[in-house]
Amino acid sequence: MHLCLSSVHSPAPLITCHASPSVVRSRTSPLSPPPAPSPSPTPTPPLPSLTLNPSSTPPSPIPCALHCPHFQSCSGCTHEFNLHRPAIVDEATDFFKSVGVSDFTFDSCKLWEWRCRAKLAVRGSSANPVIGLYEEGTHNAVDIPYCKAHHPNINAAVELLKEGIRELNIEPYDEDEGTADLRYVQMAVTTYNTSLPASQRYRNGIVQVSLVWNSRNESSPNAKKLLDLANFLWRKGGPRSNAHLIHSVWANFQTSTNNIIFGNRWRHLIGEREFWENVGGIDFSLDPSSFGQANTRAFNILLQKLQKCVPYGSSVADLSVKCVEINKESKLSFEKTVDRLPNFVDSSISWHHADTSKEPLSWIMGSDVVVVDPPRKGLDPSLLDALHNISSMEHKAKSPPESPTTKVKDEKRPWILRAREASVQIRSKTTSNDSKTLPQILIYISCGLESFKEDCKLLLSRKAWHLEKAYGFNFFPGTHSIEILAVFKRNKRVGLKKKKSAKKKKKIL
Ligand SMILES: C[S@@+](CC[C@H](N)C(=O)[O-])C[C@H]1O[C@@H](n2cnc3c(N)ncnc32)[C@H](O)[C@@H]1O
Repeated sequence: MHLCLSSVHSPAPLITCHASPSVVRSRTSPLSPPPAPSPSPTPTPPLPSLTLNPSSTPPSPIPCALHCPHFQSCSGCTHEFNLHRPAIVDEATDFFKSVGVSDFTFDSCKLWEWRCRAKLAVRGSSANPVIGLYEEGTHNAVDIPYCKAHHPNINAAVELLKEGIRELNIEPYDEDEGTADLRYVQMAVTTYNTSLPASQRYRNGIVQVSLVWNSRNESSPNAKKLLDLANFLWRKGGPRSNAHLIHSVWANFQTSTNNIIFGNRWRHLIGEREFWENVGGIDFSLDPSSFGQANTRAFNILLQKLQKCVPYGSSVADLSVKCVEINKESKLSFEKTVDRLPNFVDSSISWHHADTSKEPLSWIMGSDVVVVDPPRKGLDPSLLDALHNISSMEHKAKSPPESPTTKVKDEKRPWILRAREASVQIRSKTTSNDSKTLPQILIYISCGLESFKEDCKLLLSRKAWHLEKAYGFNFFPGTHSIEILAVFKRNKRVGLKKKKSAKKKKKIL
């Protein structure tokens, strides 16, 4: 969960689709992270040795429809029509109306070729590799050439990878036996290329390829094949090739037989080590192991809205940003990102390796604005509990403080001590953090409407907060998921009777 504030410029173009057939053909069970999309407005760059089934790009009589030949088999997209406005937007509109926000808006962006980050299973055989998502409800991987959701260079890099697998006799993973070489691949596109005009950067994005290799490390018997494959990708797709589409190649070593995609060991193999993107008006660095938004264009639009929700004035003039993250690998990316912040950003910025479900108050107190962006399952009950009971903290904060952040010397709890050791404090020009400050604004970013509704009802139930604004964004066209940005403001203190644990309440709601 991140706590952060961002400054944002340069609006991205919005796509609006007006013709919307009433037909809705959707599969019943929406799947996790979603792909989608269709006829691209600009030509797709040539793909390496791909045979295209002509029926995969029919002329489209229905605007905003998916038109994907893989729709029935691939689990990525769950909705074929009305990509610009999935039916869930009506559900969200009704919900927000019921909690007092009648002007919920929904922004769309790219409907096709929006996915800049994909994790794909590698199965089949070395002669006939299959790289794609699972068929719904199974572990059968489905080939998805010309996926309509992927950035075109992800599709091109997948085809190049298949060529390498065939040429070098790489064995795709056998899930039943737990044997062979290549298990998964993660493809992440960076569109950061300041030598190109801004209008050409997206289309010319290049791909960081992370190969999930079935060995403990780089000295295992099949490691030579891994290096050969990395070199093949670089030779055929690197900056000196005809079609420059590869940014870099990494290896992740994973031998576990569970369903977890990545192991803990990463190695940079070839190409640029640093991966930069520009979103929300700032350059940020991203490690292959870190969470990254798949739809960077739509995220940019969300950040523009978010910026407007953070009040300028006393609390923001001395911007204090506290980023809390459970994944310790993201520390380096954080440091690089902060190094590139423009000098006019006068701020105290810190990064903390911590689990916000433990001692959540220590992360909430001392900030005017709290931004939470939890995984799809929603906020951890203990953090929710702390936010929910915030009014009862007010009188404690006013009396001589016993807040967690003030008990620095006496602290004995190992996880807090570990978190402190792992923290980075950067550019503390202004030390504005008053550990007694309680947040006045809570900005909640959510990719799971169901869990958000539960958390929202709980936050509103004790009248510590009210919901002021809510926006929706089309982060996952072709699926039943949208991204929500909700702004809560803290109410003046109310009676503190009837304390009830959020954990218990969450179960009831
Ligand atoms: C949906 S992502 C959002 C990340 C960030 N806001 C962004 O847009 O790139 C959720 C993040 O929360 C982190 N996370 C999950 N559980 C956490 C916890 N208990 N404490 C701290 N961070 C957590 C994950 O590692 C992940 O980076």
